[in-house]
Amino acid sequence: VTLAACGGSDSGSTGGSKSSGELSGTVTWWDTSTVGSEDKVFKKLAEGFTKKHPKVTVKYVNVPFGEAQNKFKNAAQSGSGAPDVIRSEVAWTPEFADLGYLAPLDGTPALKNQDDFLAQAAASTKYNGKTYAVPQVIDSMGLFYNKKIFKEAGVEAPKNIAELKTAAAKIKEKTGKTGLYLRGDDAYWFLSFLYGEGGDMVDAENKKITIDNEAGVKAFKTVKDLVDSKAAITDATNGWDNMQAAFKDGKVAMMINGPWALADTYAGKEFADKANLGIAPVPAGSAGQGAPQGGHNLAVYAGSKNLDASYAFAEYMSSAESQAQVTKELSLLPTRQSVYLQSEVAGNEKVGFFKPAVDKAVERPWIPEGGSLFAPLVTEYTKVLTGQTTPEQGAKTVGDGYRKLLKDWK
Ligand SMILES: C[C@H]1O[C@H](O[C@H]2[C@H](O)[C@@H](O)[C@@H](O[C@H]3[C@H](O)[C@@H](O)[C@@H](O[C@H]4[C@H](O)[C@@H](O)[C@@H](O)O[C@@H]4CO)O[C@@H]3CO)O[C@@H]2CO)[C@H](O)[C@H](O)[C@@H]1N[C@H]1C[C@@H](CO)[C@H](O)[C@@H](O)[C@@H]1O
Repeated sequence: VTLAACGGSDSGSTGGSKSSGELSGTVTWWDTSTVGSEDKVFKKLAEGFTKKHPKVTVKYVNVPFGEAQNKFKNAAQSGSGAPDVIRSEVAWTPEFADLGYLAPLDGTPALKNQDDFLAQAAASTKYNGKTYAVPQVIDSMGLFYNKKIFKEAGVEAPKNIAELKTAAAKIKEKTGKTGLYLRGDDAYWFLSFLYGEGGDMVDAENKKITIDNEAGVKAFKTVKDLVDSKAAITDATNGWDNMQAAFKDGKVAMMINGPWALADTYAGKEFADKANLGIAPVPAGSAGQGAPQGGHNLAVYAGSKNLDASYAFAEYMSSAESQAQVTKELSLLPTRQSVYLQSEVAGNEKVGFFKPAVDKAVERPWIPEGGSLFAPLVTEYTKVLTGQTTPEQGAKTVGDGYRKLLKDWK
């Protein structure tokens, strides 16, 4: 029996808010935002819900991004401990929906003004003709750079891999610092290079595995060369902390990252003067330029005992007003067209950079297995970067892993 059936049956039970129409009861929300930079903004926003609905208690729980997906699946499967609302990363959403763990939102207050959502942000909330979440933030990646180091070395933001290597060599020669920190323990950081060679993980439309085609092998060669040529440094583990530390301390001139890194980056001594941070499109490869699309949605657990308050909470947290507040405090990207038109958002320099990057970001397949493509990829990506396997062998191993995951795909 899928949970959705159970969820539907007891939605009118205790904790609901049938009688007076006034919402009541508790809404537990699992937030995955970064502790120490993003979480306090989202917690404050969530607690603001009770100002509008005094009889509702919001229980804010921060669950680390790396743990939340499985924690939610386990809780939903066992039928105990799942939150009413979860911050569901774009790739988790189709998977949770396919498992029946999410309440369809069609026809509920959660989807008020749904036409205002960016099409590419809404795409990851749709599954089998229904809508299972509301988009909260959308993101892509850019080349973050330290303007002071660039000036000292006399370099400009590189537009392609060749310019990236030239700039890195000049930075090394003139300042002794390394050009790029390339995160090596998270395959999301490989995608811009894969797209740059005209490759992709899969071709979902034609149910084909493409990671091990010529473009895929070329992308692995490109990233390996960046490290071997000393244009970039990398780590096999603890990549986020090492990348942020290296960039914030001015040990490297560049890193590839997204809007979610801004709050933490600005806390670094090199960027106490925010003007010292430059952001450019990720360098193009031999076949073109492209960065991945990421982001997070808000989804309602199918077994929630308080669906009405949960629908209202999801709508409130992704409302134009809430999104404008989050952009103001964290420079994260809204998912509503109308919010980009607000003067304060339109004047936000980092939004001004990332919105065009999002508009041309390479969309991923919103299939239940979409998120599972990263684990097999990161293993080989890290091994290629650290010389433990060749680009050819690495690509082939990932392709074989994908063919096991996506049975009838070629
Ligand atoms: C491996 C994972 O592969 C995929 O994830 C992709 C993801 O699909 C890509 O989109 C991309 O995500 C961007 C993201 O879009 C971007 O916004 C940002 O997120 C910020 C937040 O902004 C910031 O607020 C804060 O939250 O912090 C967030 C993170 O910084 O950066 C993300 C990229 O980091 O890249 C992900 C790959 O990392 C799978 O989906 C799984 O997640 C899988 N992990 C599972 C693995 C299981 C055991 O195998 C383990 O048991 C399970 O529990 C683990 O879940």
